Amino acid sequence: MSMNPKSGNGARDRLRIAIQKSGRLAEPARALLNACGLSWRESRDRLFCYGESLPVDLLLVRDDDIPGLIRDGVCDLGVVGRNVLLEQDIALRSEGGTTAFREWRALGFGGCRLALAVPEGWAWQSPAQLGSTRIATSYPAILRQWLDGQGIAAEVVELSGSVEIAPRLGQADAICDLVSSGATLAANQLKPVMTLLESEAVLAGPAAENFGQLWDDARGELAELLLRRLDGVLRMRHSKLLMFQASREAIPSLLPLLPDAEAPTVMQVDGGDALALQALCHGAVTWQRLEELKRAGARGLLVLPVEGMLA
Ligand SMILES: Nc1ncnc2c1ncn2[C@@H]1O[C@H](COP(=O)(O)OP(=O)(O)OP(=O)(O)O)[C@@H](O)[C@H]1O
Ligand SMILES: O=P(O)(O)OC[C@H]1O[C@H](OP(=O)(O)OP(=O)(O)O)[C@H](O)[C@@H]1O
Ligand SMILES: [Mg+2]
Repeated sequence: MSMNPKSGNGARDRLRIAIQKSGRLAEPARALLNACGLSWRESRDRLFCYGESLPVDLLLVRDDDIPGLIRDGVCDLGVVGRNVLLEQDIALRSEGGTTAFREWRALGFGGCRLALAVPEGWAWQSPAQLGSTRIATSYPAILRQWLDGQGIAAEVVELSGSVEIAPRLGQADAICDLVSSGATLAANQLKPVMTLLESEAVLAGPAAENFGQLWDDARGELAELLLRRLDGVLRMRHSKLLMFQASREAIPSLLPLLPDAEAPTVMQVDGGDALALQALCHGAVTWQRLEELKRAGARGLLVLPVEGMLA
């Protein structure tokens, strides 16, 4: 298939997004696209979902296949871990290919890191200790690039899973794998010593400056629309709308408790001295903060979730 999606699959008037069929990123990816106003008619085989609210369809696949589907123009966009995207990008380029895809947005879920870990008994000092060792990993391209950058000659042992057990089985001396809580490392008497990559789920697409360069059919505008909505959702993800009443005199002590709020709206309450305030807070609205506001004179505090914002 062609490397260029513009010529790869011909013109299409529907945008096609690949997400994980099952696994860690499957539900959050759907929920995020849902929050952008997309909905689908489920097909019986559940591998293809036809977009109903907009001409944006979903393809449900293994996450490892997503970069290749984008490169071949089978899919226009995808939701995949940065770790998978980078691994395949480096592997492609090391085979002489050019960069075929890029990260269009970081999505704020699926956080983890790709870390080097060694047996707990090792007295770790520096990466130079890895010289002449065998390192087991499912990310051989990222690891190889890092080792080369450090000038370390180590053997990379590629495994597709259960990497943490390799040192105990005598297959490797150290490992390089994804870590989130660290529980798997600890259970295998390993300790993390270096982070090679901070990862999270990303919106991946073909490498280009803008969507207009990629598609001259309806997909360009659909992708722009989706990105605008996505930015609104991501921006508002941790935001809350705070509403309360207070007397006019309490305002100077209340405002310093709202440093992360966009200019609060202040309204006169009919027939009294009280004011009603409405503030969009971008930081965490904790119980402690609500209690402080109450002590400073806020009454009838209401915290409301914000689903999106169009600036
Ligand atoms: N603790 C974790 N371990 C592994 N991946 C994690 C973790 N936390 C977040 N992730 C992210 O979730 C992505 C998908 O993880 P998952 O375990 O579902 O993949 P998988 O088993 O390769 O799934 P598939 O069946 O689609 O191939 C990872 O590539 C990574 O970006
Ligand atoms: O730091 P932790 O929270 O323990 O998470 C890290 C572990 O999670 C993943 O494995 P997963 O459970 O997906 O198993 P698999 O990769 O073998 O399918 C990853 O490959 C690590 O082994
Ligand atoms: Mg996978």
